[in-house]
Order: sequence, then structure tokens, then C-alpha cells
Amino acid sequence: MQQEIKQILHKLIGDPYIPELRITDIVEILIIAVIVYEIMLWIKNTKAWMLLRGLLMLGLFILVAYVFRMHAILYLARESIGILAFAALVVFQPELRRALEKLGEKNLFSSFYLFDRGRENLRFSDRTREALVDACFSMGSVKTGALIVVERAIHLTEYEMTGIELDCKVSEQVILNIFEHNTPLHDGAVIIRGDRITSATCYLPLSDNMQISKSLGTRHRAALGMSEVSDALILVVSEETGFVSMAMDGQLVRNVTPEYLREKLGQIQNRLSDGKKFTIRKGRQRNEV
Ligand SMILES: Nc1ncnc2c1ncn2[C@@H]1O[C@H](COP(=O)(O)OP(=O)(O)OP(=O)(O)O)[C@@H](O)[C@H]1O
Repeated sequence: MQQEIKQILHKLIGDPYIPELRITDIVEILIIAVIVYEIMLWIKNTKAWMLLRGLLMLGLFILVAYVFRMHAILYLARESIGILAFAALVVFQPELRRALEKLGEKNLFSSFYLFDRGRENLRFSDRTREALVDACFSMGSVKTGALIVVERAIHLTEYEMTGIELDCKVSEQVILNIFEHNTPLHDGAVIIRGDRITSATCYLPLSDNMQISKSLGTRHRAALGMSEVSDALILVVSEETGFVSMAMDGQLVRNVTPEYLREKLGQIQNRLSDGKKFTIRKGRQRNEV
């Protein structure tokens, strides 16, 4: 094949230099392409995108300084590169941590182990999934605000500790009871691990995403913030509108339908699916932030 390509090129443009291509070179190119693609996705989905734009502007400025031989500016740029790199590490520490955690979550070899199939692979039961969907839409219909975090691979112990410890089975009635106005547990978020509610009144980190709609308050900001620092799926019921929204992977999807929520919960129900490398993202539903 390579020989044929060489012959065709020889006819067209003389004697071109084509280096020997081994199978490992092709594998290497594919690995680098996947890594570059993942880094680009990460940059696009995090604040790093703003950093990249900032760096491009800075690069342009330095280029102009170089062209016009502005020595003082070039000297300052040279001296501050180390400090800027350090500052970027500090500013992007949560995103970098999250990226490394994601890498650790990926179970690349799980699909090779057939004995894995016999294990208990369900994260939570169908009953819990239905209870969550029913509870959210019941609360939405009477405009009761709620914030529910469904834990996945990353343990949320540090957030559980901010609330009141519970250990009870998930059911629609229990969730409705927790978020009932003027009851001791209604404020803050509940955290769900498997089929159990582990904590209520938990305090979640607020997102500092500038693009989030100004009409959304701290409940939605907390849901988005939690989805930025963990792989959890967060459900929000708005006290103001009764809309049910969902946050995951730093994206907030507003005003979802029961079918959409059921589908998303179904997708995270299976533990093994976390190892999937490529997933086809379906179109976003309504107002995604
Ligand atoms: N950081 C947080 N962690 C957990 N819960 C929070 C946090 N911040 C706010 N909340 C919850 O959100 C409630 C306030 O919601 P607020 O009205 O500010 O938000 P909102 O996004 O406009 O929601 P809604 O549409 O329900 O009004 C608080 O009473 C509290 O229960």
C-alpha cells in the first residue's frame, strides 16, 4: 500500500520523502488525537476556555510588542511567565482536580472482565428512579422548592457532613416530607446514595458561571456548582415556577419533562456505563445553560 502511494507520488511530484510508517506510529497518532480531543472538550466545557482566550489575547499583545521591539514589555512578559503559570494552576485547581478524578473514574478494562457481568451493577433500583421522578413532579405541581443530589462514582462525604445525617430508603413520600415548607429538613439539599437518602439540609458549592440566567437564584446555582465539582446528577424543583431542572457535568437543563428525567436517571443507573469512553450526546432539551 505504502509502496503504491510512493509510486503515485513519484509520478506526480518526483521523489518525495516518506518516512517508514509502523503500526505503533498509527496507534501513537490515534492516542495523541484522542488526548488532544479530550483536552479540547475539557477546555470548551470549563472556565479554561476563557483562559485560552485570555492567553491568545496576551500572545497577540506580545507579538505586537515583539514586532515593534518594545523591550520593556517583552522583558516583563518574560519575567512573569512563571507567575502566570502558577496563577493558572491555582485558579483552575477545581477543574484540574475534576479532570483527574474523571480520568480515575474511567474503568477501561471492565468490559474485558466477563465475571463483572454477574456483579451487582445497578447503582439504584427502578423503584428509586420512579420515586425521584414522581416526587420532583409532585413538588413542581404545588411549587415546593427542592434540591436533590444523586451520587455516582465520586463520593460526596464532604458535602454530606454539612447537613443532617439520615439513613432512609428513598420513596416519594419521604422526599415530599423532607421538602415540605417550614419543616426542619426542607432547607438545602438531600444527598442520595444508591437507594438511600444519606443526608438532608446539605450545603452545596455555588457555581460562578457567568452565563447562568439572572432569573435563577442560589438553588439553581448550587445545583450547577455541584455538577461542576462532581459527577453527580442534581435535580432542582423551582419554588417560583414549579419547573423541574437537572444539572450534570456542568450543564443545567431547565424545565425537563418526566420522560427526559426518567431517561437520564436510567442512563446513570448502571455502574458499568461509567466506563464508556464515547457517548453520543442527544440534543439538549429546552433552556440549557
Ligand atoms: N449553596 C446551597 N446549598 C444548598 N441549598 C441551597 C444553597 N443555596 C440556596 N439553597 C436552597 O435554595 C433556597 C433559595 O433558593 P432561591 O430562591 O435563592 O433560588 P432559586 O434558584 O431562585 O430557586 P426557586 O426557583 O426555587 O426560587 C434556599 O432556601 C436553600 O434551600
